Amino acid sequence: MLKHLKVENIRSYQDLEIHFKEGVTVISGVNGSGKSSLLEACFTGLFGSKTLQKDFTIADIVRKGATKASTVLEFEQKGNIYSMEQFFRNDPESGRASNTRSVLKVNGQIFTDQAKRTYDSILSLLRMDEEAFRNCVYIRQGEIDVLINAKSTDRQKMIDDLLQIGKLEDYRERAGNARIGVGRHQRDAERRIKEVKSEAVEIEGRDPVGNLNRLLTEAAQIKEKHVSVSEIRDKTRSGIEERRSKLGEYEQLAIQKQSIGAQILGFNSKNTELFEIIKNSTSSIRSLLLHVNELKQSVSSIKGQMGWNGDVEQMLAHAEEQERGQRDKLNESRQKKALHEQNIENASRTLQQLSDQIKDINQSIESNVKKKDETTIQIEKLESSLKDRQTEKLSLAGEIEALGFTAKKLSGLEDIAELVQTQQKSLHGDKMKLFTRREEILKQIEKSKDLMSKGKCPTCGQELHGSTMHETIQSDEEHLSSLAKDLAAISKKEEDFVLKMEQIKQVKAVSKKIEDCDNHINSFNERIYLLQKIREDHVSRMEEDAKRLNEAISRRQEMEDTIVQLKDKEQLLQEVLVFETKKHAEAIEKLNIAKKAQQNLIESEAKGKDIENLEERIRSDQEKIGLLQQQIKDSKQRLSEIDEKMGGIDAQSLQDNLQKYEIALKNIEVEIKKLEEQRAELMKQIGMTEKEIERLSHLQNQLRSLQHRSDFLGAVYRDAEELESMYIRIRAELRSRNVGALDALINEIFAFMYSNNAYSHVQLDPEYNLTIYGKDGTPLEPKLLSGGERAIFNLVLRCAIYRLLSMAIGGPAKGSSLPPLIMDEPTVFLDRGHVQQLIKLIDLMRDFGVGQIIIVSHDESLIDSADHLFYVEKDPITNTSSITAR
Ligand SMILES: Nc1ncnc2c1ncn2[C@@H]1O[C@H](COP(=O)(O)OP(=O)(O)OP(=O)(O)O)[C@@H](O)[C@H]1O
Ligand SMILES: [Zn+2]
Repeated sequence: MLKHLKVENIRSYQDLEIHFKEGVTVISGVNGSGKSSLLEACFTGLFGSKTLQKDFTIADIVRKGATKASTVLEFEQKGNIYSMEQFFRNDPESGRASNTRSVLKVNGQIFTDQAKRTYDSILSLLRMDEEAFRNCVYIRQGEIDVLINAKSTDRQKMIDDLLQIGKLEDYRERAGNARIGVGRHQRDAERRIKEVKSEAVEIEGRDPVGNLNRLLTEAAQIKEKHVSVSEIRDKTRSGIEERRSKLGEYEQLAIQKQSIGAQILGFNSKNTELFEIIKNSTSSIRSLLLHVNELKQSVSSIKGQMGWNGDVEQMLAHAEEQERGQRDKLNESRQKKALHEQNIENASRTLQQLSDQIKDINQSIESNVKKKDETTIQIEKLESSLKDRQTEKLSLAGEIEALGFTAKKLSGLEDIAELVQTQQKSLHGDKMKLFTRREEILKQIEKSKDLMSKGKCPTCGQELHGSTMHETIQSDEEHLSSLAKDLAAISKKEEDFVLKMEQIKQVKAVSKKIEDCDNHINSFNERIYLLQKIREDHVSRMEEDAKRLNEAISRRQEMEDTIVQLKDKEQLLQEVLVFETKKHAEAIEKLNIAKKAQQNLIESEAKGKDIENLEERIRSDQEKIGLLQQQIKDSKQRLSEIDEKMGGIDAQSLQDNLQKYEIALKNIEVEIKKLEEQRAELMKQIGMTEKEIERLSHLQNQLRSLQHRSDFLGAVYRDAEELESMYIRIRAELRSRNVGALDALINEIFAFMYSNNAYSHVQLDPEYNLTIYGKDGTPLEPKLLSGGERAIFNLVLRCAIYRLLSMAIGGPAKGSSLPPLIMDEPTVFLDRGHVQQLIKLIDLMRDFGVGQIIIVSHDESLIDSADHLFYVEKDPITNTSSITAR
């Protein structure tokens, strides 16, 4: 029984909570308000995404725009409260959604939260999957005639499943599969037995045991033969060894003999060589003695030449000393001369410097004279300009006096101009006043004249007396002429002032010129003063230069005298130097001769030493010759000993014997090899035969066990066959029982529900084909019925199935034993009368144990007969459904 549904963001619901109760619940509301969505939420709440069909996805169930959704459906079964919670996540942008979590709780405790497990648990709890749920519990909108329209095999499967007969078919299938599997194994075993048997027979046909015995005897014989031949081979080998060692000894002696002979040859050639060397040395000594004599004579002749009686060394030392003294003298006179030359050079340089200096001073004097003259010319020019300006100034002062100003009065010129201007302004004001006054009087006169012509006052109409009016005009005219005089006087004054201003302007211009002249005069005076200073400077420099020039000239004279003296002395020094050079050359000559004598002496001593060495060499070579002759004698002695030994060995016959032995050994070895090959071949054959025997016994073992297996599999096969047929039998039995019962129930309920009078009865045959019979006995297939009739039959069929279920469970009374019945718009095709019958049918179903019936409908009479009523509405603006209990 459904207890409670809580929904968040499913289809048109944002959040919804509804408590279901026992009895008949009707859910009503206008089209599109969210009634079906409520039932679908229950369905999806139970089975999750398995309830989606065709092109419906999870994203379609989740409310548009929502990112997550959930359903919690609580139901009761056999006293336990179960709660199925499904959670969904949705990405509105990508349109991807998924069922992220399914939790099943039992009495508030989490039983499992793993999707596959919750689904399996629901299946085993309800004993139906989503398919069976749709066929039995939940009549979806528009699926009212699903059951009767189904193919008979589908119907059969469905009803079998509901009544749990389907299980038997599963078991039968399992037993059948087992039987087929076992059969396959048994056939395999038989085939193996056949193969093993044929192989064993083949091996036995080759008599492997007899073969093995024969091969073993043969092998023993060959082994014996091998031993005896090996002995002969060993003897032959030692014979060969013996002869080879004798021959080796002989060869060794021959080699020794050869090497001694070679040694003796070597000794002899060395001997000859030594004799030759001695000869050469003797002739060298002779020529050396001749040379020594010559050298000694040369030395004594040099001594005579030098007049020296003593030692040669002392003679050399004396010559060296003489040369050194002479050289010192020469150097001294050279230095003196160099110093003197230096002095002359210095003096000439000084002389040159003085000449340069005189030239410079002369130039300086010349340039100063020139500059002085230039300056004088400039001064003269400036003085003449100055005179011009002064005369100009004088004439300008005259001009000013002519204009009536003195040069002293000029400083107040500005004040005077200002005064004149103010007076001019005030005069102008007076003139303007006089003008207005004249205008007024003129107007007055005109007015008076006008009145006079009219004769009376325009305001009061009084007669005018000509005399007063005349008087007035006359006095006004007098006034006018005096005004004209005043005006003429003012104009005269104004003219005077204009003249005066003109004069002042002229004076100003002239005085500006005078100022310019003064400025020029001042600047000329300044420049003349400066130039005079410069000219003085030039003159004083010229005086200085003249003084310096005199000094330099007297010093140059002095220097020229000094140089003449120095040159005289230089001549003298040159003569001394020539003399000393000659004397030094003589000393060097003598020294060289002395050196030559010394060299000759050293050379003759060295030659004496060479002679001694050569004599020593000759003595040692003679000794070596003696030694060599002794060695030659010894070697000859050893040669004769070896000849004696070699005479005792017959090499030729030894060689012949050795050859014979070697040929024999080769033959023996060939024979041994052959024997070994034969033995190896035999061993191989023995091995193969043993393997064959082994294989045979293995095959016999295998055969025994295969036989056992085949027997066992045969027994299992027969058992499975038996089991399979048993399941078929039981199912057929149960089904025929169900079909009978269902047929009876369908007819019973059909009679109860159907109120027209067209059909007599319904028939359900063992293949679950439904046939409807007319009153006249004509059979009709269900698909030929009208829409309404099909709806009625469907309800009848479902009702019958519920009945049968309730009987299977244990009869009526227990309200909670049967699942609820949920119908979406069942009355669509029904006429009024049949809606009434549906109401009765619902009562009937309640009677036999359907505890909860939930119907979506807007049929008035159904609403009236409801135990509980809900009304669903959808806010058209927010597209959100809500539910209210009535
Ligand atoms: N994923 C969704 N998100 C938002 N709204 C949805 C979604 N799917 C469907 N709807 C809306 O849910 C509304 C309710 O549909 P439902 O089928 O429940 O109506 P109903 O009350 O059964 O109407 P009828 O009487 O016509 O069968 C629809 O009008 C539709 O606009
Ligand atoms: Zn008047």
